[in-house]
Amino acid sequence: MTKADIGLVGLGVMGANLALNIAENGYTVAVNNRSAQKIDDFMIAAKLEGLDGKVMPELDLAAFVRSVKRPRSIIIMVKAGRPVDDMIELLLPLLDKGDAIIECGNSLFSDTEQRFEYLTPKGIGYLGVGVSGGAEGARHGPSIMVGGSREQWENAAPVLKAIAAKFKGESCCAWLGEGGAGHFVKTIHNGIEYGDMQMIAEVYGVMRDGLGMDASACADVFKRWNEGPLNSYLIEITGHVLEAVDSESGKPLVDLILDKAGQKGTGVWSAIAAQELGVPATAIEGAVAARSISSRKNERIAAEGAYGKREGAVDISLDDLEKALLAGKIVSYTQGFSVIARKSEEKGWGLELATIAKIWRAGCIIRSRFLDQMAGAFAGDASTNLLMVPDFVTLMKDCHPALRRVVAAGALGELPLVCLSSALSYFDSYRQGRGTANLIQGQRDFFGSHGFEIEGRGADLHGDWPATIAEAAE
Ligand SMILES: NC(=O)C1=CN([C@@H]2O[C@H](COP(=O)(O)OP(=O)(O)OC[C@H]3O[C@@H](n4cnc5c(N)ncnc54)[C@H](OP(=O)(O)O)[C@@H]3O)[C@@H](O)[C@H]2O)C=CC1
Ligand SMILES: O=C(CO)[C@H](O)[C@H](O)COP(=O)(O)O
Repeated sequence: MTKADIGLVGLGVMGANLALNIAENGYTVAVNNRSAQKIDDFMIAAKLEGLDGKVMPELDLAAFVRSVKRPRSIIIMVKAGRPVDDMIELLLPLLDKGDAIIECGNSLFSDTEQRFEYLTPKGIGYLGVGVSGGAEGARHGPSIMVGGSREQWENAAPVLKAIAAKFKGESCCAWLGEGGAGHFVKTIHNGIEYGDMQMIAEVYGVMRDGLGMDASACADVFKRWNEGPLNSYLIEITGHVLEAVDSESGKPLVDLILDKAGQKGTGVWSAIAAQELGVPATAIEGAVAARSISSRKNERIAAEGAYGKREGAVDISLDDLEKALLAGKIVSYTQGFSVIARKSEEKGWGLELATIAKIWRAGCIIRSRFLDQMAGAFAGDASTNLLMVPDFVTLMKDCHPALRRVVAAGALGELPLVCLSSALSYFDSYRQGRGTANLIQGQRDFFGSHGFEIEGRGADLHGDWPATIAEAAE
């Protein structure tokens, strides 16, 4: 019997599309799914696309594994977390030494590292791979962030590079580093995605509630912006989401969708990673917090009752909103890349920021014109903080006054701008040669003898503070 070049288990949104993508690229792919219905649905889709000759469906997991060429490469594309571990346990007795698992879900990087440690002594290779691009990307070319051993990467590279998106002919798939590097980078990609989406939503809020624009007028603005420096997948789909009309009511669909954002974990993981590393990532943190606030709909309604409903127009131009979004994005990407750089130092991954920016230029959810500029900036100096790259200094100088006006208008107009205002505060803190932490150091020393530094006099100095508050008050 002919054997498949590769196996894929998990025919959900991503797995089914990845399998079709693999088949379209000339590889024979064996497929399996826990529930039979998804296999049937998948085969109908494969037939419709004329790809059924390249796919081998197997409901029985053992038969599925046997149908793949040895040494086997098995892609797991199931729900992240426990299902991945369960699937590994099911596969383990069916695999032979030298076979490899390529796990492509949104896994926590430390889980990936544990799975790697668990499988390596058993002679099973393991790659932790971040895939971005949603259903369309998975089908026609996602961005693929690979972590794990170089040897395993070399085995998997031909298929992964072939199915990835291409930017000017270059594959948007790269081996980034050992262990959990691929999944860590994918996590921060998603954190940046959260920031982009939240800042877009905040700007939409200013248009809707502060400028009185309807969904269709907002859609036109996003479409126009997509022709300029903000050109990106998320700006493009925002235009489409805003112009969609609900067929039942004839109203803009966006006006009917409940204002509660879901989240599956990668944004929170990004914020935790940033905090643990001591790298400020206020835009990502703000975006995660904003989703959490959004989910508390009943509390928000009650608070609106207590404080009164905001109303009235704000005085801000669409040009300022466009530039504010650009400035916020620059800050957010600066923070995201700084988190990646710091984690790479800690783990000794040797991550190349230019490579990461390059493989995000096409296929993934955060793809944008802007990333090509960033790839260029990082190629010039791997340790660069984007806010200090001359091209970005020029851009920020041009855009931050607009961000300031938008945040000020939002504050006075009672419009929430959690992410944009966090980005602005970060920028203002970052560029402030003399900050206010001297006072914090004084307070810390006052109550806990934690010490402070005075230039020219040394560190770990102490103030001659009164011993008690009562004494201080005398
Ligand atoms: N959707 C997206 O845009 C993206 C998703 N991802 C990530 O890819 C992964 C898959 O996502 P997606 O395709 O959207 O998910 P779906 O919800 O569409 O599909 C989930 C798949 O996981 C399987 N599954 C769930 N639990 C188990 C289990 N315990 N044992 C075996 N199989 C199980 C399901 O099988 P069954 O049919 O039997 O329920 C199904 O095939 C996730 O990690 C997700 O975070 C990554 C990038 C983008
Ligand atoms: O990885 C993705 C895109 O890159 C997924 O779409 C992910 O599910 C998005 O995260 P969340 O569901 O938390 O919004």
